[in-house]
Amino acid sequence: MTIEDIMRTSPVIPVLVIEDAATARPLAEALVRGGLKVLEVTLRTPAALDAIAEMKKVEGAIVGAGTVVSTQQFEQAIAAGSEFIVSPGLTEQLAEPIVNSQVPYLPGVATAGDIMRGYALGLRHFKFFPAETSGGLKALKALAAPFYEAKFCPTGGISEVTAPDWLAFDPVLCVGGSWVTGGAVADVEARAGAAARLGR
Ligand SMILES: O=C(O)C(=O)C[C@H](O)[C@H](O)COP(=O)(O)O
Repeated sequence: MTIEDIMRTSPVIPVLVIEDAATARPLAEALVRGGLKVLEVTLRTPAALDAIAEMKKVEGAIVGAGTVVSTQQFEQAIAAGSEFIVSPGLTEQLAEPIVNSQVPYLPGVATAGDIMRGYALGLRHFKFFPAETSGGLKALKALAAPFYEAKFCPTGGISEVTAPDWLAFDPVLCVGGSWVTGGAVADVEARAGAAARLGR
């Protein structure tokens, strides 16, 4: 799968912070049942790598690592079975080995300079982060005009209320957010279902 295939799989990528790896598999099952197959597990907790390995056991799940900020984390994420890599920003130091590995990669950008550094590495798919505080949809529209080949997954401050506006902008293939798993665990499948229908 390419990063574009992954971004086109569902309109919302749930951004997950897993404190206990034992909760990972049932959570992934609920998200996939609801219709969200692409799952981003942030490497912000000690349980994250084990959570990725657990979620990979769920049929249909496409599991990636988020908050990857070092080559060491990239290597650990791949060893745990990550199928794609997301980072909050873009540096040559981290992006080069990931691009060379051909693992689907979604680096964060917030400025024209960020996107230009990504272009120089052959990248055309970016996370727009942090989306709302970087100027929101208005800022992304202005940025996307010169970079007409670029595709985006805005993340940061997006909710089920604002997601449809982002998804209506053509270069936006999907959005990321933590709202799907923000409430009660029992509600995750229904929230995922509602998220999966956004932009359709
Ligand atoms: O760690 C990363 O690399 C991130 O993706 C940052 C945050 O997890 C997202 O910004 C989620 O943002 P909210 O939906 O606003 O909670």
